[in-house]
Amino acid sequence: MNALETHDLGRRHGRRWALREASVTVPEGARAALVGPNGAGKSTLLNLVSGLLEPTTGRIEIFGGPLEPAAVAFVAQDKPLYRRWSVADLLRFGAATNPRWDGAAARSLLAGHGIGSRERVDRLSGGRRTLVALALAVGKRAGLVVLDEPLAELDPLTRMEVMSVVRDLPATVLLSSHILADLAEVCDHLILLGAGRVRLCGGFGDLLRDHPATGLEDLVLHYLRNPEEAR
Ligand SMILES: Nc1ncnc2c1ncn2[C@@H]1O[C@H](COP(=O)(O)OP(=O)(O)OP(=O)(O)O)[C@@H](O)[C@H]1O
Repeated sequence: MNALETHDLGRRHGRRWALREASVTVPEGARAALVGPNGAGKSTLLNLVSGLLEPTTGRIEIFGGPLEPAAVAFVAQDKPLYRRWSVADLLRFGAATNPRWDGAAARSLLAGHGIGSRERVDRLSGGRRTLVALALAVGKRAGLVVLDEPLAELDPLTRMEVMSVVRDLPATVLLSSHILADLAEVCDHLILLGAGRVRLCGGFGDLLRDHPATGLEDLVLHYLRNPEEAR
């Protein structure tokens, strides 16, 4: 089954299309990398899939059904957790607002990374705030976890820490980033956007079989330089 399917999805702001005729699939269990130049429409696609934006055209299916907020956890680019709250406050909030809440799994992820429940969220580094957001996604038992540039502004070791959590999440993952080397380590599926349109979508293995590229970075750079070759 596919965790995500979009059909001719589009979003217009005024007269300008941020995303147009976007049909993508992400199989259940995939680690899907969403890449593309600045302004390509990545955040727009992620916000639509998370239900934070209404589509202008098209539709979204999550695990074969309509978009269901409980099935999707969104980790936004600016990680807008309630900053004055402690980690324990966030866990209580998660328990109160999610009927399927798994507090033990969330606490175990936090403990594994040395994040105490008394710590205040606004005093955590960006990387640790991302880990807290991922722990909340695990607690929510979301089937699809969507991350908008989780690696931006993180140092290399923290990026590795975040990506190792992403690799092990018990969910399908869709994440955007410009850091292709980190994506190549963990991801197995690629969605490439350019100028608001889907240029490529598929499993790495299939995409690389059809192309002489040596890896994800090579493949993405090729299509960014030669957009007319993509569909
Ligand atoms: N609320 C909005 N109003 C008007 N235009 C918007 C709005 N949101 C996005 N856009 C435009 O839609 C296009 C796609 O934006 P989006 O943020 O989805 O791109 P992106 O691929 O995430 O870019 P980046 O890598 O820089 O974060 C851009 O041209 C952007 O200026």
